[in-house]
Amino acid sequence: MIHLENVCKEFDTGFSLQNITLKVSRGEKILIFGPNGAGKTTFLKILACLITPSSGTIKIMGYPPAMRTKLLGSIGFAPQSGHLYESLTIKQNLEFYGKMYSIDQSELAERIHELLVQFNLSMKLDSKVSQLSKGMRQRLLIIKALLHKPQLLLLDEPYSGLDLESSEYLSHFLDSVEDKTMVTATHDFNAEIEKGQRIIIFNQGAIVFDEPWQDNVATFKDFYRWKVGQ
Ligand SMILES: Nc1ncnc2c1ncn2[C@@H]1O[C@H](COP(=O)(O)OP(=O)(O)OP(=O)(O)O)[C@@H](O)[C@H]1O
Repeated sequence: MIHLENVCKEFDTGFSLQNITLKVSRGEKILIFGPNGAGKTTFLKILACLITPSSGTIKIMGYPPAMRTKLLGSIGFAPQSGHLYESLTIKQNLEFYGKMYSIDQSELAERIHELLVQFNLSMKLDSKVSQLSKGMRQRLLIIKALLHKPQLLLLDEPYSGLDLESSEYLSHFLDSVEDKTMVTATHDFNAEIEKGQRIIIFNQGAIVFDEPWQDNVATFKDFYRWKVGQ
């Protein structure tokens, strides 16, 4: 599904993502951890074909990112913020993105309804994005990422800003998703790790750990601290 070899990304600020090499199989669910500024978002944006690496080789579903038009219908990216039209309503935003993904009109209406009910946002259908709370925006970004039923779901701190109920709902929802490959960047140590779960830790632009977590889940936080020197 994903194959990266020696991928680097240098910014003029001095940060660089260094020699990222990994493979992700279809259906894998991966959690990405790392301190602020470690490169998690940059990594996700590279997978979402939103950033071009400075060097290295990438294949996503068999295609290089240069063929992003072939890939975009299969990738859903929920960023930390942005990517929404503030002066448009939820309905208008989702209709816009639905058209962009060429979803049939009647299917789109049904899909929007279904996702808004699932994520408890139906009552805000006609509210402008600018009037939504942070948690509601977060849920809308996830709905937007799911709208076109992508095979690859990329989530950048999806739990940030969610209240307990929304957070528990999202966690159950993501656990129940079986047909997608998921890569989730998070700072939430408690809620999500399961034994056997593949975890990648970034530190200063490099991958410092990439393995299934086989130990006791409670020990992960200490292991993480040791790995990133915090
Ligand atoms: N467009 C850009 N131009 C220049 N530097 C950038 C750009 N985007 C990110 N950076 C820098 O790259 C580094 C990694 O940022 P990134 O957002 O990937 O980190 P992160 O691990 O997602 O952090 P956080 O946990 O705070 O979200 C940071 O030093 C950031 O300032």
